[in-house]
Parts: sequence; structure tokens; C-alpha cells
Amino acid sequence: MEYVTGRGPVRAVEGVSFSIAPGEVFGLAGESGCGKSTVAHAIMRILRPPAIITGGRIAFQGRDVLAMSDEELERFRWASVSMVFQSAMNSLNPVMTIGDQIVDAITSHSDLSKKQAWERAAELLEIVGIEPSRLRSYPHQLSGGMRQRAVIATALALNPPLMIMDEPTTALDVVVQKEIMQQIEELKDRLGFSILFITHDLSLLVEFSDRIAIMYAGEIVEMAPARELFSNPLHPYTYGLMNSFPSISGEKRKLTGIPGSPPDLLHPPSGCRFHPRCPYVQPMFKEVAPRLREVTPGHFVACHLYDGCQPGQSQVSLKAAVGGELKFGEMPK
Ligand SMILES: Nc1ncnc2c1ncn2[C@@H]1O[C@H](COP(=O)(O)OP(=O)(O)OP(=O)(O)O)[C@@H](O)[C@H]1O
Repeated sequence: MEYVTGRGPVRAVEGVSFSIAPGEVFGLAGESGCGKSTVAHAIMRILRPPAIITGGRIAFQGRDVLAMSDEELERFRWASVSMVFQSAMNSLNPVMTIGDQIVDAITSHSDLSKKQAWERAAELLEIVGIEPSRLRSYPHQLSGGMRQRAVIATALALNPPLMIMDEPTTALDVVVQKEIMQQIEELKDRLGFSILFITHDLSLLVEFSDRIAIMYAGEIVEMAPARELFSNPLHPYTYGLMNSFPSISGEKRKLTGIPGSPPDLLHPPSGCRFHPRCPYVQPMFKEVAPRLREVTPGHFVACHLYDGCQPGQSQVSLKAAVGGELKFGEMPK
């Protein structure tokens, strides 16, 4: 995916490939500007100019999303995939009741009558833990957490098999954030949908995802089951990212950031895009781009430090790959 700008094309997402299984929570993380939202918008086909999809494939249950007509996309968007944005709770119409807004969304994307839609709206509010009487409330009469729950209820309206959540709780305080995530998890288990969960908050991601992909400068640099990624990050970038967040177990440790900043995607670095910030860089890394490959079962990494690894090895670690000395501080035990 590219953004066509006056200064040239911004190659926002390149060679990113992943699949999400039914019922799975797939997490996508990375610093601001690495392309997470662009991926989400592309899947929903809501990218607007100057964004263009220059190549690749998006398949949903075997259907080619890029080949869908406008009419097919209308149905696809709510019935197959729905999306909850960070700012969604602030985009509710202030002069319409919550009920009117949910009913509007339901009737414009399904064949339900208005009466059926009101019944469904009440059911949906109940599902997300809001009293159905709140259907008559206006957005300003609800707390931020309740408004975001109402948005989630709307996204669930047509029972879509996939929900994309782009920073769904970032604007909320930590306690409400956790409550909402736990509720989403329960709903997912009950209703069986999959989630593409996008956030820069790694501790939240590790807690709620089954698998995680880490993006850097428009590419996936590492992908693994959540616990595995947390306990054994292989890419120096993932390792650095883990060290820039407080631990989910709450233990005290020194946090160290990753020196430097992500590159300008108008002119991405040659070779490995992380090389200007990598403490283990070698001359060859500046020239040759590493490929994402599976080094232990289910654990993929795009980093030259693992070039010598045989596919499917049973044990691989960053510490071993760099000969014992780890930069960016120590990981939690
Ligand atoms: N309209 C646009 N025109 C030009 N470049 C853009 C445009 N929108 C996004 N970009 C660039 O595309 C890249 C990816 O942006 P994207 O918003 O997908 O990243 P992100 O990881 O979701 O960031 P954030 O967490 O801040 O939302 C960034 O480098 C950004 O500067």
C-alpha cells in the first residue's frame, strides 16, 4: 500500500502477510507510523486517496476482497468485517440517541425492520453490559467507557466473523480499558468471532492476543504466539519494544527506549529497514533485506542474525544469536 504524495510515494505497507483463524485474536503492534492502521483500512477497503493498493491479495473466507464491487463491499463491511476505532466513541452523533444510532446502523446494513432493529439494539447493549434503557440516552449522558461499549455493540450488530479493533481502548483509563478488553474476550468466546487487534500497547496485546505480529517501517519483522513472543523476542526491534513498556506482571525494572526514530517511508533505509537503529548491525545488513522466515515452529523473524538457523530448530534466542550480550536493557525474568 502506498500514499501518493507530492514528494513521491510513501510505501506504507510492503510484503505484509498473515492470516487469522476463526476465533483467533491476532495482534498487530509497532511504533506510530509503522503501517498498522493502513493494513486495517486496506482489509476493510476503506483506504481513500492518496492511498493506493499497488499489489497483493486480501482474502476473506476464500473471497477476493480486492475484486469486490461497491455493492458487495457494502455488505462485506458490516456483515463480514466490522471495525472499532479509537476515536469511535467521539464520533457518535451528539444529537441522536444511542438507540437511534445503533438502529440506523442495523437497518442500513441488513433487512431487519425498524422494530426488529430496536429489539436487536436492546439485546446488543445488554451483551456489552449496558442497561437497554440507555437506548434513549444521548452520547453525552454516557461515560467514555459506556460510549465505547455502545460502539462495540454496533460493530457486533450483524454478528460479523471478524472484528478489527484499532486502538479500541486507548482513550480510556487503564481500569476501564481492562474491563472492556475482558468483556470483548468473553464475547469472542461466546459468539466465536475473530479479532484483528491493533495497538501500540504491548502489555495489553500480549494479554489478549493468541498470536502477534510486530511491524516496523511498513513490514512485519516478527510473528509468533503471544506468550512465545513475550518470553523470547528474537528481533532486536521486538526486544527493544518489550523493554520500552512496563511489564504485565507489574514487577519493577528499568525501561529503556530504542534510540533513534522510525525512518521516513518516502526514503526507507536500504537492506534491513531497522539497520540504522540496530545495535547488532553489520555491513551486509545495510545492503540485503532479510526475509521473514520460520526459525522455530510458529515463530517467524526477519533478521539476518538468524541467517544461520535451520528452519524448525527447537531453540533459538536473541542472546545466543548475538553471542550473549543484550542491548536495550534486560528482559523481565
Ligand atoms: N494520507 C497520507 N499521506 C501520506 N502518508 C501517509 C498518509 N497516511 C499515512 N501515511 C504514512 O503511512 C505510514 C503508515 O501510517 P499508519 O497510520 O498506517 O501507521 P500506524 O502504525 O497505524 O500509526 P499510528 O499508530 O500513529 O496510527 C506512516 O509513515 C504515515 O506517515
